[in-house]
Amino acid sequence: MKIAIYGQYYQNSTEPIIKDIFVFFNRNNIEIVIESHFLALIQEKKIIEKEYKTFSSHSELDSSFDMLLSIGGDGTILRAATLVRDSGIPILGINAGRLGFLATVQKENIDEFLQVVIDKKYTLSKRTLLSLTSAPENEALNDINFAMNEISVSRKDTTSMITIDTYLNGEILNSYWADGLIISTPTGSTGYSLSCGGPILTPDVKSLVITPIAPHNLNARPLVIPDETEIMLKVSGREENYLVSLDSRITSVRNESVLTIKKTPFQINMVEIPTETFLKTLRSKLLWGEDKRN
Ligand SMILES: NC(=O)c1ccc[n+]([C@@H]2O[C@H](COP(=O)([O-])OP(=O)(O)OC[C@H]3O[C@@H](n4cnc5c(N)ncnc54)[C@H](O)[C@@H]3O)[C@@H](O)[C@H]2O)c1
Ligand SMILES: Nc1ncnc2c1ncn2[C@@H]1O[C@H](COP(=O)(O)OP(=O)(O)OP(=O)(O)O)[C@@H](O)[C@H]1O
Repeated sequence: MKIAIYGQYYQNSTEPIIKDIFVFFNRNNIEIVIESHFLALIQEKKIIEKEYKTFSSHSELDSSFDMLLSIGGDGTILRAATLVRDSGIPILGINAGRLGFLATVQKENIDEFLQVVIDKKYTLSKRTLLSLTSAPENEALNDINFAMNEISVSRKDTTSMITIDTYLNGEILNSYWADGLIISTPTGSTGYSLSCGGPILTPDVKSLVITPIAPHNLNARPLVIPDETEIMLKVSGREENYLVSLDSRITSVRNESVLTIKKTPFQINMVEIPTETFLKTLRSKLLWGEDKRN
């Protein structure tokens, strides 16, 4: 078995996590390949002495890899998705972060979960992604042109709202007058979209959510649409530019550009451990069922 390891940060809490993982994998003769920046961080702290192979870009993650282990929070998993891209390599998140909604393995019982991995007793949860094209073309969108959580447009350098003309498969839906608009995947439905009043979708649902950010048309509500829909946006406002985000990445786009958002032809495989299901995560991390009165 060959496993890629990726992380973005080093903190004191990283040491026991790294040690647990490396001891477990070395004991079980698993080949480890570490992302070069992350390896430099942990070597600097002298946590590991052995020499390890490294990778530094998505092009080095080929079909010989069985899995990518992401050590961090949700932001780290979103970055990990930009490394595996359309390779199909499953991602398993070890939560060294704060909420870690997408990172299923808690740092307290790493051994137990890694045993499930090497025994191949996990399932894959296929995640829908969104891609964006802009006319005229925007160079910043050429390289990593997909999002696992959401694509959003929002106002830039102003408190003034923007107007977002929105078309679904060529038919006008609405002109939102708002701070912005979020097009969310089922995975992203527990992120930014949820904070703006959007519904939660289970990850396997074949839908997308369109959620306005603070709309001044008070009757505009989050809308669930089929994930085959082609969404077209045209933004206008007082400033010349507005912001477009794809998960944690952001770029500036000129007004009147035409943005087209579609489902990507590939999906990201997230590793799901039988005891750590999406429904359990809703209860444990979004505190469903917690009520001080009972
Ligand atoms: N007001 C908001 O809720 C808000 C605003 C901006 C971005 N976000 C989310 O943050 C993501 C980018 O992450 P970042 O690390 O760069 O920003 P960040 O550091 O501001 O973290 C945002 C928070 O959102 C949580 N989060 C991210 N994806 C999630 C998901 N699918 N389900 C549940 N929680 C999730 C993270 O755990 C983190 O606590 C965006 O894709 C967006 O979904 C949320
Ligand atoms: N490898 C790591 N070791 C220790 N702590 C980490 C590591 N990676 C991330 N963290 C901690 O988690 C925080 C958040 O990490 P990250 O950016 O991956 O997630 P996030 O998007 O903020 O989501 P979350 O709220 O789930 O942590 C970091 O600021 C850091 O405190």
